Amino acid sequence: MNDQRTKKLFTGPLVTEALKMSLLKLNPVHMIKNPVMFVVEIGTLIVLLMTVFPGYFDSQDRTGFNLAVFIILLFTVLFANFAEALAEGRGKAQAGSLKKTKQEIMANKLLGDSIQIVPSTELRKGDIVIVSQGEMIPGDGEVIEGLASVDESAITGESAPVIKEAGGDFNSVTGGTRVISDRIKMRITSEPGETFIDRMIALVEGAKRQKTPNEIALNTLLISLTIIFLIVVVTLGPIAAYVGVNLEIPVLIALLVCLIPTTIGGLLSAIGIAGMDRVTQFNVLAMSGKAVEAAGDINTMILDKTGTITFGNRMASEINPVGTAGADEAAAWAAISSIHDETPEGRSVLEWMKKHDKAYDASLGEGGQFVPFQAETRMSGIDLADGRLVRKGAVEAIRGWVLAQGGDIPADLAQETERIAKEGGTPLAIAVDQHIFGLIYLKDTVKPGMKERFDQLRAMGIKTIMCTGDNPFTAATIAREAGVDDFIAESKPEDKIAVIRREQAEGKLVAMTGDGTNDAPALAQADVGLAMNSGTTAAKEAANMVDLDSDPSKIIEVVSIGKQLLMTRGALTTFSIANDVAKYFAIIPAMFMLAIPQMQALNVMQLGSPLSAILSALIFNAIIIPLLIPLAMKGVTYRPLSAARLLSRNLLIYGLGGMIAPFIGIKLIDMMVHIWI
Ligand SMILES: Nc1ncnc2c1ncn2[C@@H]1O[C@H](COP(=O)(O)OP(=O)(O)OP(=O)(O)O)[C@@H](O)[C@H]1O
Ligand SMILES: [K+]
Ligand SMILES: [Mg+2]
Repeated sequence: MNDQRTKKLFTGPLVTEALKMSLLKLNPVHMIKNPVMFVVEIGTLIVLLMTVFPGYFDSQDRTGFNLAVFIILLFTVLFANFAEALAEGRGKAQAGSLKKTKQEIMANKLLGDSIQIVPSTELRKGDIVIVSQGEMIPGDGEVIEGLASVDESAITGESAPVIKEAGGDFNSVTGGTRVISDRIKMRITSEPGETFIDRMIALVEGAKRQKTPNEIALNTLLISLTIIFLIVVVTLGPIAAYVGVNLEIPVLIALLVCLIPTTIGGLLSAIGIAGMDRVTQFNVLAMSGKAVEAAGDINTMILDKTGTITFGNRMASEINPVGTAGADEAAAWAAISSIHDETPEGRSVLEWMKKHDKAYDASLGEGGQFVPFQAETRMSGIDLADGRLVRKGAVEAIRGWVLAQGGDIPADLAQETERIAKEGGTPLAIAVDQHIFGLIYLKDTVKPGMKERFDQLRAMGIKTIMCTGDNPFTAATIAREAGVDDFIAESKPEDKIAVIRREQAEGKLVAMTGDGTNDAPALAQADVGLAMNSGTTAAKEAANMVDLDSDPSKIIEVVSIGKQLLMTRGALTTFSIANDVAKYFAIIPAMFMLAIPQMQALNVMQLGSPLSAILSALIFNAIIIPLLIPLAMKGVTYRPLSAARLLSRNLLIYGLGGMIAPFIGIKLIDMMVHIWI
């Protein structure tokens, strides 16, 4: 689907379909949703009636002129419909390619000890299925046993396989992707019709598109302007008649259409749809247009350390004794504490043992009670059958646990911990009852290019805060290496929410990226929550955006697109309203010259004739819509600048440009139109 995403703005089939849709959208039931263009449509109908039944309206015989006005008005409406249809069409094309991945898959459902082959559509939440090498994953779910490499290119467009494994933050799998090695047991987590791909299709098809708050506010402004101009124009006729000037209805309608904000009114919906579309092109799924818009206003960004700023596969690289413990003894207890620890950290300890040919008595774990890792306690381990308690975990957590039992802390623990942490590693202490035996050195690397990206964010005026469960030394090292503005160490899940709430209470909009189940509450609390596709189902469900490439720094692109969306809307509104000035100078003098030919002095723009002046203004008003479609769809160019500088820059380009362009445009059109009139 990636080739679909990068396709050009206007392709043959897309344009044909959009042309057809522009006609269908003339249906008043649809038009009324866009009040500005609805007013234009009504005007079009009135002029049509006057053209077809000229005598009935007792107007002068201007059938040719009226016909021309009718045609231009009709095209004005069609152009607006075309813009919207084109934007929608691009979304539908994406949905089409997604639907291809959503085929019927046969699943090996586990029923007790036997396997039953059922179609994927019959799978329900909670069902357990086995997927082996070469098979498609029949639905969204979590790996509960085993490890496999999975080809997710159907949804991410990324061909490199990803490892999915039970436990930890890499256990979620998506229906429609393929297992390319090994075999997993998984639990289905979504009902039919509610899978990730189903939701993606609904989203890109725009089925659930709702107007965003900013869009509603702008719409209200546009409607108010339309009503004001409607009143002005409707009262103008009688007032002019009172002083003996006869203004004709088609001329008044032309005036009205030129004055109401048709440019932005016609492009507004396309701008919104295209904004969502651009996010999708970056392989990010936004669950609502509102989220994309909020991204444009973000002040603060909260990032998880492990897996977000770093690669996140924390691997044991050293196991060292502390105090009086021996090296083998420390390693053995590290291994025993990890026997049932399915997290990448836990498994890496056992791998380290194998790699270094270290032996340990695994039978010690038999009959013991496994204590899974919890972000809350920051420990994991096992309660042995003989009563001994084995733990590994964050050094502070283990210290507290040992002291609570009346144990002693080895003298060299602090120094050794600091060494590991200052190198950016994560130290895990190993303890049995009240004795600390050693330290595991978990290594992780900062993703490349992070510093540049955080610099960009700073230029946009966005503050970055790294939140980690790790100790302050590790946090400080990684924070420095990655170049974040601030960090919070030893944070528990509720601390992340607290930071977000604190920022929000100051009136700031907060974005957060994360992948773990413990990130889910914070992802939900944030204004923009970007979950990694590699993350857990809980994280993806709580977030309002999912990055299919699992690249948390993608939040920068999302923010740029959000800003671009807001700016595009603002720029085109400014342009649309600034346009009015020139149209005043073209149309109002023409109207009065038509009634009182002696008022030739009013013709400041030196237009050919009153009728050609009106038609020229109307033609300019119509063709500016298709001319701006590329800008509406691609968005105005965004540069990381402060809000104030962006505003003044845009006012200059779109405000001044919007005032000057129509003078030139109308003059040029008039020169051509005047040849006939
Ligand atoms: N399997 C494990 N067993 C014991 N302790 C662990 C395990 N995994 C992590 N820890 C400890 O718990 C701390 C918190 O881990 P967690 O993954 O919850 O961090 P976090 O809040 O997600 O932040 P980040 O992922 O950015 O480090 C880690 O810094 C580490 O000290
Ligand atoms: K207009
Ligand atoms: Mg984490």
